Amino acid sequence: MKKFRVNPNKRLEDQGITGASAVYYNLLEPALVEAAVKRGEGQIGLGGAFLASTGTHTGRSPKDKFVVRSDTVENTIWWENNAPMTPDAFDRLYEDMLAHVKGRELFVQDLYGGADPAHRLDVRVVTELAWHGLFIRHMLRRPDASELESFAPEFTIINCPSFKADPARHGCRSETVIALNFDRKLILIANTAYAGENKKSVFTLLNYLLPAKGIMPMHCSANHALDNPEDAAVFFGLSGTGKTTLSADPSRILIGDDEHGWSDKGIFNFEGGCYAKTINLDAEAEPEIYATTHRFASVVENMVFDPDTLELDFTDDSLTANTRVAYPLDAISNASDTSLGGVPRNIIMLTCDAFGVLPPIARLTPAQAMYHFLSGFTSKVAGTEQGVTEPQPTFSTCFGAPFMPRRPEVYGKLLQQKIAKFGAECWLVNTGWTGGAYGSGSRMPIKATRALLSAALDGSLKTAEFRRDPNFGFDVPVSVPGVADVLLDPRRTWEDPKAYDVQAAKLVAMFAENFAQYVPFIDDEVRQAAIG
Ligand SMILES: Nc1ncnc2c1ncn2[C@@H]1O[C@H](COP(=O)(O)OP(=O)(O)O)[C@@H](O)[C@H]1O
Ligand SMILES: C=C(OP(=O)(O)O)C(=O)O
Ligand SMILES: [Mn+2]
Repeated sequence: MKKFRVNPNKRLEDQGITGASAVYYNLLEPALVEAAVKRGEGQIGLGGAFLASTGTHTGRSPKDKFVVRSDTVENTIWWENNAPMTPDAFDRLYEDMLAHVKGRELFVQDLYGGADPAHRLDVRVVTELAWHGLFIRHMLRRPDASELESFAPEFTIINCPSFKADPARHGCRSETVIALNFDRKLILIANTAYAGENKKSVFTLLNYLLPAKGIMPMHCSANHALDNPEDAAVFFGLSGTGKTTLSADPSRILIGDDEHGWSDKGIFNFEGGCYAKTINLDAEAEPEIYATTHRFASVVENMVFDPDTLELDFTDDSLTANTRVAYPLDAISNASDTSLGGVPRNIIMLTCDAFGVLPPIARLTPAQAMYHFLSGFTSKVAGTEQGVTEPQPTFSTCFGAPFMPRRPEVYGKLLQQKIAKFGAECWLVNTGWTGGAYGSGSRMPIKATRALLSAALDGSLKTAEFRRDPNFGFDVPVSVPGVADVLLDPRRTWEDPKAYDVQAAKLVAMFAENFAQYVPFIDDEVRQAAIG
């Protein structure tokens, strides 16, 4: 007997969305590809991937993201980091978007955010674009047909790229808007077709909801040892620091590449797919990710291709440096089939230091880990945010400030408690510049980063000889097999060591200045670990 692919009591009309010319519920991948092609949203590429381009918005628009300010969230949202919108402005936006979608086709995907059934969020994603439905179906977790019949969405996202917001009427900044309303349990996205907004919206929701349940939400990738899910590692990092690249390690099992939760049972992926950058992707260095760009129904975003041969150009950044491919986790042969792991034995904090000051790896005490987690020093790389065209040093607290609705110390305290309870080893890894700052030095060789991570994760690095870094006070290994000794001492990689000292002193001062905001919220141990 054919099963319904939607809960008959939860059709869009029940949610107040009426007048669409057609509503397609929970189409499978082939039907979504077909619909996207038929609607002229893009075309099929080699191997059956769907090739989409997003026009003016090829990265996230963090400045256009808003949270509706009301009594219920007044004391829980970090307003200095989340732009407020009034409930009335949101309601007008909602009403205008509902009027706009009348007569249009809509695609509905009912999905889970969270691989642990005890902590997952049931989200309904309503999209104007069929390929956005395909994208989010890859990225989140797909209920089976029987689960769909009783699926009750807790939050709904409505994403309508053809709708232009009006700042005067909708209380936003431009025609583009991403508005979160925790009272109405609704997210509205307009005037951007960048697919990443969909997944990062769900992440923002979970970052709000899970701390209330004692779960630490993390902007990190994760993997575990072959044959041992209890030997898990997480890799925190802002966009471009290497979460996706470094978690896809052929000698380990991939749990996920971007968003995870840490409960007392262990870690769980929020998602069911990956969203990898394809710029300069090397088929030999990353064969599995490369293969997904030629896989049926993968979503290839903003890549330039030859119109005659459909050959993808991995080096072409003329649309954006943020070219992407989205695919379900099972496209990767060494991916976990549960998306779960034990409590992390190793916590890696990835930073992309464009100043070329930080060492390629350092061991952190729990207090130092807290200091670096709250600081979140890194560089924004070209492309993932609108307007960023070269590495831009930044302090992005929790290694993901744009996605954190609560105050940083909420996440900091949770992480601190979990590290104290379970005793993870913590490491800071610089995947950014060596031999000088951006412009004179070069990006850290991936091979070296991988060798250092292998040594950290297999436990061999613990017994290495360490030196104390004079600027930051953490311990840095002196020698690691497979890595040139000189690379481990950034000062020696600079042509002019004095220039290194000047740059290091500047960076220390930047850290100290930035950290002042957290001093009232930390304990003595972290205060002692603070530098400067
Ligand atoms: N040492 C390094 N470690 C990790 N990534 C590196 C390194 N050097 C260069 N890269 C490049 O930096 C980018 C990291 O991006 P990605 O793994 O997608 O990061 P994230 O998932 O954190 O956004 C990739 O394009 C990768 O090839
Ligand atoms: C999708 C994103 O994440 P990341 O670059 O970390 O993969 C993003 O920041 O838009
Ligand atoms: Mn990534």
